[in-house]
Amino acid sequence: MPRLLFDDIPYLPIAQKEHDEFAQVLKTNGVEVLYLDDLVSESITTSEVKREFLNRMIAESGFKEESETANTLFEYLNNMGNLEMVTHIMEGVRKDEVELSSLDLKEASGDKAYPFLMDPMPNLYFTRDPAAAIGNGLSINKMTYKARQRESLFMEYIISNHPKFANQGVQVWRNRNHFNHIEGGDELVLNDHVLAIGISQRTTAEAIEDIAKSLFTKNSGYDTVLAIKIPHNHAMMHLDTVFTMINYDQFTVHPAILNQNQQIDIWIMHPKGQGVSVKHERNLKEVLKVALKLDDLDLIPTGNGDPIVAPREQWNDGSNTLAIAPGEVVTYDRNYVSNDILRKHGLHVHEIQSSELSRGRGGPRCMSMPIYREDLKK
Ligand SMILES: NC(=O)NCCC[C@H](N)C(=O)O
Repeated sequence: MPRLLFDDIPYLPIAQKEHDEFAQVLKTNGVEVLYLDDLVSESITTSEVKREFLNRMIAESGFKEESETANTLFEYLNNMGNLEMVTHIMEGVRKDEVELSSLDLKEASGDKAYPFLMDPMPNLYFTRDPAAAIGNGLSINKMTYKARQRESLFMEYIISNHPKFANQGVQVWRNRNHFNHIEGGDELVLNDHVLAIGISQRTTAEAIEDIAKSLFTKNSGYDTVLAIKIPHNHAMMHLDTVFTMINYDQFTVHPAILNQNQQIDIWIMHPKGQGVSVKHERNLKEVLKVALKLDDLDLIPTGNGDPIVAPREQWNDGSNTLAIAPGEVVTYDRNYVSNDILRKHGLHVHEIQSSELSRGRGGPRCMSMPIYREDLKK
C-alpha cells in the first residue's frame, strides 16, 4: 500500500459504483464528463504515435531501451487495440502475462516474489494531480513520487494529439521535464488572474516560482500567485485537502493549517520585469480579500472547527470540496458535520457515497480535473 500511496484497500465493485454515481451527479448538473482512458486512446492517432508513446511509457516504467524486457513489453502491448492497451497500462502488467526468454540485469536484481512487471497506476482516479488547467493553458506536472510520475505523460499526449485539443492554441505553462515537482491538488484557480499554489509535500517553492514566471511572461492573464505553506504529511498532501474555493467569496478551510492567531505563511507573487516579486504575509483572510478585491469573505471551517470532528472529517477529505458552480459543491456523504455547516452557510451541497473511494485519500476535487471553465465574472 505505501508503494502505491494508499492507506487501505478499496472494495473494487463498490468503489466503481461510487465513482459512476459521482460522474452521474456531475452530468445531471450540466457537466460534460470526459474519461481519461478514452481521451488517451483517442490521442493515439497513428501507429507512429503509438510506437513513440509505448516506448516512452516503457522507458519511464524503468526498462532500458532495446532491453529484452522492454522489447517484450512493447510487442505485447503494441498488439492490443488502443483502448485495451491504455487500460492495460493503467492496470499494470503482471510478470506471468509475458514470457521473457532471458533475464536482463534489472529483472535479475528485482524482487522475484513481486507480481508486477509494470506497476499499475491506481491513483489515476485522482485526475486533479497530473495536470492543471489554468486559463488558456495547462501545467503538465512533474509529480513527486515514483508511483505517480508516469501519470502526466498521458496529458502530454492528449494535448498534443487529441483531435479536440491539438492545434487549439492550448499553452503549456510548465511541462513535466523538470527536477522540481508540482501537483495539481496544490494548484487552485481562484479567478482569471489569481492562482493559489500550496507549498506542500508534493509542490516545491522552486516549481511555484518557475510556473509563476512562465504565467507572468507568457500572456496568460495571470498576475498574482499566492504560495501558501501547508504541513508536509500524507493527510494534507495537497493544498486542496485543506483549503478549497467554493464561491466568489466562500472557502473551506481545515482549522489545523492556521495557527492560534489564525495565521499561515503566504508569499504573494507578482510580475517584476522578466521575473517575480515576492512578499511574505500571514493573514489568509486579508490576503484573499486584497487579491480577489472583496470587502469580506467567508472561511468555513471543516468539521465546524471542532478539535475532534475537524481532523476526523479532513482525513476523509471533508475539506476537499468540488465546486461545480459558485455556491454549488459535490462532497462525500461521510463528512456530515462539514456538509451541515456548508448548508448553513448557504451552499447547495450534492453528497456522494464514499465508503470506498475515500480509501485512496482524495475527495471530489481530487477526482476531477476541469478542462474548461465558463467565464463566471460577477
Ligand atoms: N488532490 C489530491 O489531494 N489528490 C489526492 C491524491 C491521493 C493519492 N493517493 C496520492 O497520495 O497521491
